[in-house]
Amino acid sequence: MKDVTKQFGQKTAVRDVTMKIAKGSAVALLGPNGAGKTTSIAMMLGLIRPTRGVVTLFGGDPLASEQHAHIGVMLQGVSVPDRLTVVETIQLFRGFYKKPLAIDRLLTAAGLEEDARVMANRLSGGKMRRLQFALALAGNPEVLFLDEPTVGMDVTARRHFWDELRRFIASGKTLLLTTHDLQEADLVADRVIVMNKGRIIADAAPESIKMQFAGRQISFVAGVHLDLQKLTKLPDVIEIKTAGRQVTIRTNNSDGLLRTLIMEQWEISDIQVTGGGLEEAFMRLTTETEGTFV
Ligand SMILES: Nc1ncnc2c1ncn2[C@@H]1O[C@H](COP(=O)(O)OP(=O)(O)OP(=O)(O)O)[C@@H](O)[C@H]1O
Repeated sequence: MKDVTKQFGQKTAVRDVTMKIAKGSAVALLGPNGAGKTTSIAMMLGLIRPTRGVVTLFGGDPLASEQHAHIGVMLQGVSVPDRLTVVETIQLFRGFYKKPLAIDRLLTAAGLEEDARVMANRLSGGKMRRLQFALALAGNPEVLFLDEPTVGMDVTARRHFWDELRRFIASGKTLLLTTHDLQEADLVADRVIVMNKGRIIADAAPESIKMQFAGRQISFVAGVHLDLQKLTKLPDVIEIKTAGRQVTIRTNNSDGLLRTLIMEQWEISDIQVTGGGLEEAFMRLTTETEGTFV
């Protein structure tokens, strides 16, 4: 996408967005509701046209049908054809492609082996999502576009789904997904793009986003005489949270702060140092920061 803006009447859904997704990368497109993620994907697929700017897919027009043989797509709110079983639906989609994946492989990828003969439109929400994943994989695509794929899936189905996705990425293929499951996004993505109000506000490896925005946490149990006011004044302390005697400090210099706490013989025990997660970084980025990190 190059300098892409999309307006729906007065509403600007995507504002001056530029991003290039390289072959073999696994990108998580994150952002709060209404950030412009689905609109961006729809433009990448040629389903809607940008108001301004240029979108290309495999270097060409996203609408060109030859591009579609190499992509798999899972969108939100899409239904499947009526009066077909799960296996018939998958067969139908396999028929659209020159070199489809084997039916058994697709049933396994979706974890729907036992539901093969069930009518597709009777599936539960989570299983319907799994069927749509099988349909996205049917043509053995080079690129997968998945818009909130795990909505409705239970814990086991999610785990199976992320395992399948990791296998897909490990084979050198390209993934672009949107999700609100930040823990999992962190595990599969090698690049995270965060959108807010139609703009890209961060674009980096998950590690560097976490480092920059989540920082680190030192937590410990405070002794009865520990002076919290004095603790707030120590260098490198960004924020302190307490729950009873349990204290958690957010810091960008955990080594330095830990050294200070020990050298100055602060009354603390059960010390733990942890890295902040993507969720914390995401919250900070989308609610607190005005600037961008690209
Ligand atoms: N067809 C449309 N007509 C008018 N406004 C639209 C249309 N499609 C999207 N919008 C608006 O554009 C903005 C971006 O929507 P979009 O669906 O891209 O967000 P999103 O990041 O995918 O959100 P979510 O996480 O809720 O799926 C929202 O304010 C939405 O209401």
